[in-house]
Amino acid sequence: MLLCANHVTRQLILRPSYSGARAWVSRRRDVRRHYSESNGPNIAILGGGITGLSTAFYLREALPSSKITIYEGSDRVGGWIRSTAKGIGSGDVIFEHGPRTLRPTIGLLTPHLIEDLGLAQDVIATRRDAPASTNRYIYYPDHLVRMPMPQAGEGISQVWNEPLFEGIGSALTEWFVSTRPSNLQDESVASFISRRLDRRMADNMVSALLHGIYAGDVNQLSMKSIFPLLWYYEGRYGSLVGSIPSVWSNLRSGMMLGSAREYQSILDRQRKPLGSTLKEKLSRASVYTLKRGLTGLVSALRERLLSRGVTIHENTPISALSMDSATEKIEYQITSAGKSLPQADQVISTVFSRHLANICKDGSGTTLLPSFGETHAVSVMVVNLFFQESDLGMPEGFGYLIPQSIPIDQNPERALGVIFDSCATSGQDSVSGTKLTVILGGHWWDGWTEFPDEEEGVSMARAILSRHLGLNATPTATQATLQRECIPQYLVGHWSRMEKGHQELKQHFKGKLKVAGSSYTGVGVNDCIQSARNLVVDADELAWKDKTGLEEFTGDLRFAEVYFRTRGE
Ligand SMILES: C=Cc1c2[nH]c(c1C)Cc1[nH]c(c(CCC(=O)O)c1C)Cc1[nH]c(c(C)c1CCC(=O)O)Cc1[nH]c(c(C)c1C=C)C2
Repeated sequence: MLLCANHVTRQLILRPSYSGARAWVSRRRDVRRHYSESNGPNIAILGGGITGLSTAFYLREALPSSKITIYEGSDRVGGWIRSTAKGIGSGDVIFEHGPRTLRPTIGLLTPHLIEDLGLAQDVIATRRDAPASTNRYIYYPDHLVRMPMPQAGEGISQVWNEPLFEGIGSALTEWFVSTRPSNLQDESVASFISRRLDRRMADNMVSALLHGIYAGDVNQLSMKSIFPLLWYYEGRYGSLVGSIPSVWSNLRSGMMLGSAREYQSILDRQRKPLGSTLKEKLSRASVYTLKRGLTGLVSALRERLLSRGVTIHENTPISALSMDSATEKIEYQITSAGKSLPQADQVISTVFSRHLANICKDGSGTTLLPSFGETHAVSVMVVNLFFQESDLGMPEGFGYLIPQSIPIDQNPERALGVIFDSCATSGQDSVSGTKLTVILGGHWWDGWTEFPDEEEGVSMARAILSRHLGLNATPTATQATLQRECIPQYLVGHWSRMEKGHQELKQHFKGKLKVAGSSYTGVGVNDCIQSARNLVVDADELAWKDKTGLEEFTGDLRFAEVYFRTRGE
């Protein structure tokens, strides 16, 4: 996926010619408007996180006459995106309590959104050749190991000498490993890597990578949902190495398979190229953020929506949701008041899918959406620390990840990784010093009912920094935030559960209840924005009325042919 995404940014043409993507495009030709200009639908959006806000943003464009209301259960919008400024002396330092950077290569839509909201000037980009991009570390077994950068042609000697890379030689024999049985519908990432390559690679490198994205367990996360292209290649060519000739030949003709999910964002980008300010900033960037943190995106979205007539109700958790079978309108209730709200023609849920399952029940209290009731999400503690000293003797780089193979007695704090923020997002703070983030918990805390408090979180983080980096200085400012159930986990079987969820939504809500967000098609900020756009892309067409948002899970995996070079170039 990442490989595709890297090329997607350079692509010039996207040809929708692969399996479902082609079918989807031809369907779009049959455009019939189903809402008149004066009589727009009444649409309720559950959840005011980044998915809910961006859904409202794209809906407002697609259906200008619709009445859009966002219901957010907490006292603020933004979900787990939250940045705060800590005053230090005459300046301040930005602490991110959740996501902190965005990748321009994955989220093609996000830069456009940022530009549309007038935030281009606020973008701080980290260049691809900066130490924060080139120096990524994994802690194994008792020291930081820098990940070799293939494009620099380096790392061969390191690969032989570091225990972290044990098992990598299995790539040489992968071609001879028999392909998976035809009845195997999904398996864990660890099981796939062990079967095709070597268990040690799963426990070490891959588990670290998954900590950095899902804070999740390599033994439970789904190969089909997380690495769909590799899953597809094994099925199609019998082995990963066996797919190389085809991938190579595609690359030579300037094409590669990309995620069909990104299809709409690529079309949008072709229709309206980025302006020069942002294009220039992002052309050589590996990641970017905003001057005052990612909350800047949330605030700008909120302001824009309010100015365009979208109603936002904070402190308004929805406690029950059902469909009136006679009128096919959706009825919903607020927890606190227990009172009913106006009926909606369409409801778009962007809240955690298990929460949705809990509020959609029949008369006997049984959920109508059992497939969503099974979704698991991990909790993490994000500990921000700021040290006045600029040189604490730490390596320059993005930070490091801690693999699952580190025994728990060497990682009693159950840390997942450390981000060197002052290097990774340099230029954000108005005072000099060193800013770090330690992330604790994730799957290590599965089943826990009690978590460390803020003070304990900070001392655990300091213990890790002392043990791993020899850093014993006293921080000037700290903040620890427990983010409960913040990252949904796509566990083995996610694909088929989502397919069933699609059927359940159809059966009980006839498509009048739709879903988007991190519970379904990707846990990153970019994924959430993309899921919002994909959900509303055909909002003015007749077929939209019946769409659930989970259509991509029906049938086989879908990819699109992404052309990053025109023929003859
Ligand atoms: C705050 C903790 C988070 C952890 N994972 C995520 C968050 C918000 C979600 C996430 N992180 C990354 C991705 C991949 C694609 C993307 O959208 O950027 C997702 C969905 C990658 C990533 N991981 C870390 C950073 C700073 C980034 C972004 C950019 C980059 O790759 O340079 C660091 C990190 N995140 C987590 C841990 C434990 C960790 C440790 C170093 C969990």
